[in-house]
Amino acid sequence: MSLNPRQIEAVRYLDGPLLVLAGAGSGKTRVITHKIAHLVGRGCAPKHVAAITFTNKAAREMQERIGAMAPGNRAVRELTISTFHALGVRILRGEAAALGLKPRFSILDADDAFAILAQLIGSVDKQTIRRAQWQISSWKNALLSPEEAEKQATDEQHATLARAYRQYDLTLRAYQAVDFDDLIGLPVQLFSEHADALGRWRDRLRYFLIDEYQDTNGAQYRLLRLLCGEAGRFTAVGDDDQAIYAWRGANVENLNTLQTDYPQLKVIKLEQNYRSTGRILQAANTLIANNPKLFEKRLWSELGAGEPVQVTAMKDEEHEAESVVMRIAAHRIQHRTAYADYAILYRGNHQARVFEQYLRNQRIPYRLSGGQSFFERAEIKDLTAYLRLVANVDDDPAFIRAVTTPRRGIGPQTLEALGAYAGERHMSMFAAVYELGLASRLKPQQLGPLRTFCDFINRIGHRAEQGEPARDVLDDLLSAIDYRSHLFDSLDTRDAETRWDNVQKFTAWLADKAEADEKTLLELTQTVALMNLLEGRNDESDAVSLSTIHAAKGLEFPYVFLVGVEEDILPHRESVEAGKIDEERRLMYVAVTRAQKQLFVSHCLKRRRGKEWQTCEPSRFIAELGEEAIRSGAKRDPDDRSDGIASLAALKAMLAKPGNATG
Ligand SMILES: Nc1ncnc2c1ncn2[C@@H]1O[C@H](COP(=O)(O)OP(=O)(O)OP(=O)(O)O)[C@@H](O)[C@H]1O
Ligand SMILES: [Mg+2]
Repeated sequence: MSLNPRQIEAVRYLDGPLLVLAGAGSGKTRVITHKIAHLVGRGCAPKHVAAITFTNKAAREMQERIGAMAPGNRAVRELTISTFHALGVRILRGEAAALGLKPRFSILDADDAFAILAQLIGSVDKQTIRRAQWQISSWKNALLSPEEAEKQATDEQHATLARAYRQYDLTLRAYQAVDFDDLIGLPVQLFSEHADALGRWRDRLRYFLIDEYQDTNGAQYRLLRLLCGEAGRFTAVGDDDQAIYAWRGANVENLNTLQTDYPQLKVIKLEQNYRSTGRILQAANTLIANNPKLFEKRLWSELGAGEPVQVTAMKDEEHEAESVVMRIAAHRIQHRTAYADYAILYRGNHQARVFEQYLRNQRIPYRLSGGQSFFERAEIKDLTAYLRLVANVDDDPAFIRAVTTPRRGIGPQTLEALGAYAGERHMSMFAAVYELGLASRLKPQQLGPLRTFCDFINRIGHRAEQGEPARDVLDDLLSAIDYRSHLFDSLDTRDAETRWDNVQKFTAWLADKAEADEKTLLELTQTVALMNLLEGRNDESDAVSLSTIHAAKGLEFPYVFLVGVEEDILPHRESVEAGKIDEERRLMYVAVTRAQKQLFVSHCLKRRRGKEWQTCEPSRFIAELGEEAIRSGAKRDPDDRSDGIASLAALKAMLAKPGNATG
């Protein structure tokens, strides 16, 4: 658990704000982990220390590592280690009243937000609604209120969007709900308007450590600045070459802002890379040298030159997937490694499917991240709609989903009448069900099932509130709505089985988590909403990682297969057209620097687009890796390589031998 002198300096420095600016694998995250331990070791109470990570998964890992560094220190559990969004939830829960929210507000995901906007804007194409959603999100990230957005509108289109923004926010408040952007924006608003609340939180969180600082956006920076105060009690670590979230409003300029806002800022640079062997590092350095530099950085490694980066041309996608999967299977046997030592990284989610197929064929366990998360699956969203509603009966989107899934004889006309009635009286649909006036609008056979449903939700809510074990409540909920039959009646057997299996995994996970965190089922609902952000479950089993490059940020793997490295994919065609090559190059840099021992790069010579075959060019970034670090199989027939990796046919023969079976 050693540190080099610069890292030690960064860990010990507490005289003012500190920025650690350094390339990939130089131990920035390690500085944060050690600094937390250092603060606690010097007598700072854990409850006063806050660390911000980019993903929930990174937060969990950091918590575990610190737990291992300070065994027996139970107070370590009082550390705040979370994403910006999770911190936002905590602040909002504590200060809800000041913002006119219930502590049990709902958190809407992007799909819910889309549905609300679609209703507000009316029947236009999806693209228009998506653009509106994106615009509103940008306004929120720039901390612009609907009124300000309206004032700044220069043309009619903008003014219309700004009005939609206002309507959207009003709708959210009526539902006692917030969206992901609000998790940052509302705390900023709160702290700007309520000095007492800010004082309380400044007193509670006295030192901040921020990982992946280059990807914070404007609103997150404001929140940080409010909480850290003029004195700047923080350590931020980041790498401008790894800024890959500009498309979500992140702003590398925040690195410069930091120096302007905090003239006393100390900057420490780290230069030794502890992750990758020499050739991988050389390729990464050569590549990123093509970008204009914000800050001068060098990286070197003591891990030896290692294997060359291998570049391979593949006939097509199928061939690429088969070849990569076979190579992993054979490599694992030859080197006695674990599946978890391998990662397959790609630019876009849609690229995962064919790799999944071949991994399944070979019965190789894999873990998918960055794609549709577990929590975005329909069956999980059905169940969470119930939980959201139980926690907050004013959550109309959850009400609509739950009341119609499974079908219980409540039709669209009934819901429309209910919605109109509730709208006129500015109340939630749930509350309206119990209004006497509603009886004149609905027939008894329409009203009956609504009342039955709401009574049922109330009963579940009551039991959850009494602190009944989450497992019992969930089991009873599922059997009461007969969700299993709903799945098997509406889907084919295989699909239904998978989904039912997911539901059971989810309820088991919830129940375990309720126990471990000593939280009630209702408190967990907000945690679940956050899990939608970026990632899936924490799955510890030995498995190959299939991941987008974005979702692999901050991680490392001994062997990395970077696939589909072609023009129009990486760099992405839209980015090329928009002149955003630099950000794509940083993405490539992030991908290359995930590899510890060996990097395999591949590109396809042709791809199927619809019914047609298209020829593909290798990405310009391959040439930018430099000749020296590369061994290229590109010119040879990919089936007939003599570069130490067996041909596909030989691989198959080897895997077919008894005792070498995968899985
Ligand atoms: N002083 C050190 N001695 C030995 N190993 C180290 C040292 N510092 C860091 N490492 C190891 O190097 C690897 C990379 O460290 P870390 O993940 O902290 O880098 P990073 O700068 O955060 O990378 P990234 O930019 O990709 O997030 C880790 O396996 C870490 O344990
Ligand atoms: Mg890191």
